[in-house]
Amino acid sequence: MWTIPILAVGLLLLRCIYRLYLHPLSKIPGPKLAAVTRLPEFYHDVIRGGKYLWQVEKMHKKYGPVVRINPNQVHVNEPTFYAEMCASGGRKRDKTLESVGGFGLSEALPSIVDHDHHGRRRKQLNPAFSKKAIVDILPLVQQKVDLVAEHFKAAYCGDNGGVVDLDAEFTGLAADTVTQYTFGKDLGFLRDNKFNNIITSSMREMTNQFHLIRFFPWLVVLLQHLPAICIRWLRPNSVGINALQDRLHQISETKIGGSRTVIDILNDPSLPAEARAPEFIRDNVNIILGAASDPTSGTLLIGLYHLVQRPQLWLKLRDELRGVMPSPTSPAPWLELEQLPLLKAVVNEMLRFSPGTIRIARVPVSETLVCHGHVIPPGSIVSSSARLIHMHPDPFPDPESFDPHRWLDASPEKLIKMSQALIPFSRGNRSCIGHYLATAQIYMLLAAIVRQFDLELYNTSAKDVEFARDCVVARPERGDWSVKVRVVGIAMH
Ligand code: HEM
Repeated sequence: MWTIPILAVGLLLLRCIYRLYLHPLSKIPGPKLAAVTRLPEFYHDVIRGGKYLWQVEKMHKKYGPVVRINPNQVHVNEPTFYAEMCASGGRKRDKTLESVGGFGLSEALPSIVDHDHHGRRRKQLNPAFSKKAIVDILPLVQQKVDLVAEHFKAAYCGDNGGVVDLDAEFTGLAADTVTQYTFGKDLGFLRDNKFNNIITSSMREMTNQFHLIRFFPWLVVLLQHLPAICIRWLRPNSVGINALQDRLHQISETKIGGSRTVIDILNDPSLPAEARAPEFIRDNVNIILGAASDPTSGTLLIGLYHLVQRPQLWLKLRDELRGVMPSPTSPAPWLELEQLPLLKAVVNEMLRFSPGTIRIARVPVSETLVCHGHVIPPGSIVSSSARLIHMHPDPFPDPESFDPHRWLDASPEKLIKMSQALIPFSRGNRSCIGHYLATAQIYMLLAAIVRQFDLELYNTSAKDVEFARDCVVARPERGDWSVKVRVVGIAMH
């Protein structure tokens, strides 16, 4: 009767001894409990809702820049090591289900585990997001930016005290832009004053359940077999986004201003049928819509939260913008905006505070990595968090302070160090495919708002933009980002 429990306890003990003393990562420093079990990670990420990163931060303070944070994973907090971890070219980096299973979309780029499989799929999507492709759709981005500016103007002239909810505006901007680029038609989130933005809400639903699904990937299979009524109850927005895709496929218009849409590129008849598999297209469209809207809008609204509190900087920026935007309503030409030193410094600082920067992991397939004398053998999971690197006092002294001048005043050597440590879009073969689309929107929106409006914060405090949970993207303690501003003036010249 006792044989089975005794055997089970014996096996558990043996596993603990193996993990503590014989495992390839046994020499890496870190808490013993984390070395033998993933329970601490489960507790902080699943039960407490995305809190393990802050435990990891404490571990770094205690054990140094390289720590073992679970039986199979080493976390590194060393800016100069990040490019090694995320290497590019032929240096193979797999992902691991342990970290990406939570997406529940097996064919979506960020959740493909195998290096070569990912490379083939990525090659297919790259042309849609090259710098040239994004330059071709700038009129579309400008059109959406103009709509946001109209809302600011309407708020100033209207009777609600000039208040604008930046989350609704910026998720509307990002979702309408990416939807129109993907399908040739947007869903009019910016035109609908109730801003019923199903793309953002489904992304938030998915990211809120991310850690649970990461620990129990079979829940996705279970979900697929549950009666529709249960799915609608558990994941109402994800059901909505699938229905939305079907609708959008039907109305898809193949040309936007002469450019091909993302759907055209994914579904190019010259590609072999296997490359156009419906699940590949569906999973990637889901991830593109979601990945495009939430981190882009989060970066913009947190950045504006800081910028609005620096009126002198705001006016200096407006002066600089006059050089490329002669009147307050002139279009904001991205390629010229990128050349403006102060604006570039502000955008860099906004990206340093970007919420899309939580723990990511790679598996060096055949290389041994070494960091601060610690050996990380091939096949190990190694992770790093842009949030911690962006707040690292070595490249960024006084890291909590939003200070664009750090980019303007730095010596050439320091600038290299800082640029190396600025990793909002990650690095290497698996870095963000949408970074040109995101930066174009950030530059153009920021320029349009600063050039035209004077703003002050409304009913918003530091708590509303504090990174308190890691749900693939950062989130505040409760709910979603909430930054409101009041339009207090409009520039006349
Ligand atoms: C400021 C805005 C954005 C930030 C901070 C951001 C950040 C990131 C990061 C850090 C990754 C790497 C994730 C990993 O290694 O696991 C990533 C991947 C990705 N991002 Fe973004 N992103 C942004 C905007 C966008 C936009 C506009 C799109 C639209 C196309 C997009 C689509 C993707 C996709 C598809 C991947 C997966 C790439 C791959 O695995 O090959 N992102 N993003």
